[in-house]
Amino acid sequence: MDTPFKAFLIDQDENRKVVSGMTTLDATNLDAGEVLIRVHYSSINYKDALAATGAGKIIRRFPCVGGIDMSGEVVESADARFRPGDKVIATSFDIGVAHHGGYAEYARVPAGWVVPLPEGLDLFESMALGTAGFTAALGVVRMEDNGLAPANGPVIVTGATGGVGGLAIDMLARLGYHVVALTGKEAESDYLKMLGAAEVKLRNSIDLDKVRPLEAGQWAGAVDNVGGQILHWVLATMKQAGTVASIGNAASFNLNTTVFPFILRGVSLLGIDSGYMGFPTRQRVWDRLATDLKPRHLAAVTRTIALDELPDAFDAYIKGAIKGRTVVRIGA
Ligand SMILES: CCC(=O)SCCNC(=O)CCNC(=O)[C@H](O)C(C)(C)COP(=O)(O)OP(=O)(O)OC[C@H]1O[C@@H](n2cnc3c(N)ncnc32)[C@H](O)[C@@H]1OP(=O)(O)O
Ligand SMILES: NC(=O)c1ccc[n+]([C@@H]2O[C@H](COP(=O)([O-])OP(=O)(O)OC[C@H]3O[C@@H](n4cnc5c(N)ncnc54)[C@H](O)[C@@H]3O)[C@@H](O)[C@H]2O)c1
Repeated sequence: MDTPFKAFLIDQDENRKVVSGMTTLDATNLDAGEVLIRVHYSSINYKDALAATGAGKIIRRFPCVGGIDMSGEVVESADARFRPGDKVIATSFDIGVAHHGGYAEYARVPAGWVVPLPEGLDLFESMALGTAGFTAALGVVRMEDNGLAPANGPVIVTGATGGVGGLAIDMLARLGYHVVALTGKEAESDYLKMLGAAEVKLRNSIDLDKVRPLEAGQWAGAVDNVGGQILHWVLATMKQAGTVASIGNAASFNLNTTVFPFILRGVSLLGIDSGYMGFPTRQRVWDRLATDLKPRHLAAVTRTIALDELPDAFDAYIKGAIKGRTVVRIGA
């Protein structure tokens, strides 16, 4: 690994403003870790866009190669669990936040952050899923563990056209749930139905300023990617013993609500953190992503860009103008 390699680096200027762009690194720039990976693919998540643009306080060590996801082949390993040539996935923990991430041709990471590629997924598919797919699946698994089943009633997915949202719709529909997609993008109704939504509900059909503490109960489950007033409305419209997976903050990180859904309907609000999920659960979720949760429309939700195209790719995420998933082709 003596040759210089391309990377997308996020740094701060002298005024502590976030600056980012393509650069060239070499082996001396790699972070500590037991496993050296030749990265084949990465992906773009909302968090990557917050990090690269500085729109969110994501990076905790400057400079940092962006990209919270990577898949590729092991080049060297000082850990007996991995050998050169093994196909692996590495996401979460400090990757792309406080440890050089997946937007580079090479990355060195601790072995504990690496998951063997499960049978049933290839390296491209694993990044079409990426943290978005892992988190959607984790949300489904956590809701199931809390008693959610298709017979309980409909499941609503907010931020439906995004990466987590679209993949959650696909997974839930595959499992037999009646899925309702909540979106502000009427023009994407056919797309959401193609993914498996039984119904598409438009955000402007809800008067978010006039939500009562409890509204008629409609949903047995909910995957919330947006937070704020929408999460308040979701909580107020849950059925008895309903389960909400709180995943995102695309609209707001605030939550102004009441205790009534919890104490009068027994609603559970589950916090979903993909970042620090330990190995047994991490492996279990990836195994399900490769089997019964594997989205049926993964190719249809995914576009691919080259590493050099990254600098222009993030703004659309910040503007909420993105649909589906973006895979970044690196060394494949
Ligand atoms: C894929 C996962 C996702 O997409 S999650 C969604 C994207 N993430 C975000 O939007 C969060 C962005 N972060 C922020 O806005 C800020 O860091 C927030 C959370 C508001 C805290 O900022 P601030 O009030 O300035 O305080 P701080 O940075 O000193 O942190 C306070 C204590 O909290 C901790 N903290 C911070 N970030 C994380 C994190 N990601 N996971 C776990 N802990 C975190 C800090 O270490 C700090 O704790 P301590 O005081 O050092 O003990
Ligand atoms: N908890 C976790 O571990 C975890 C993991 C992955 C993603 N997330 C979070 O989940 C959310 C979705 O992530 P993603 O990668 O799918 O993002 P994305 O950019 O692909 O999708 C975001 C979705 O939210 C919608 N949206 C944006 N602004 C909105 C607004 N103001 N009101 C309503 N909807 C709005 C967009 O139209 C889009 O449908 C993000 O907030 C992300 O930070 C959390």
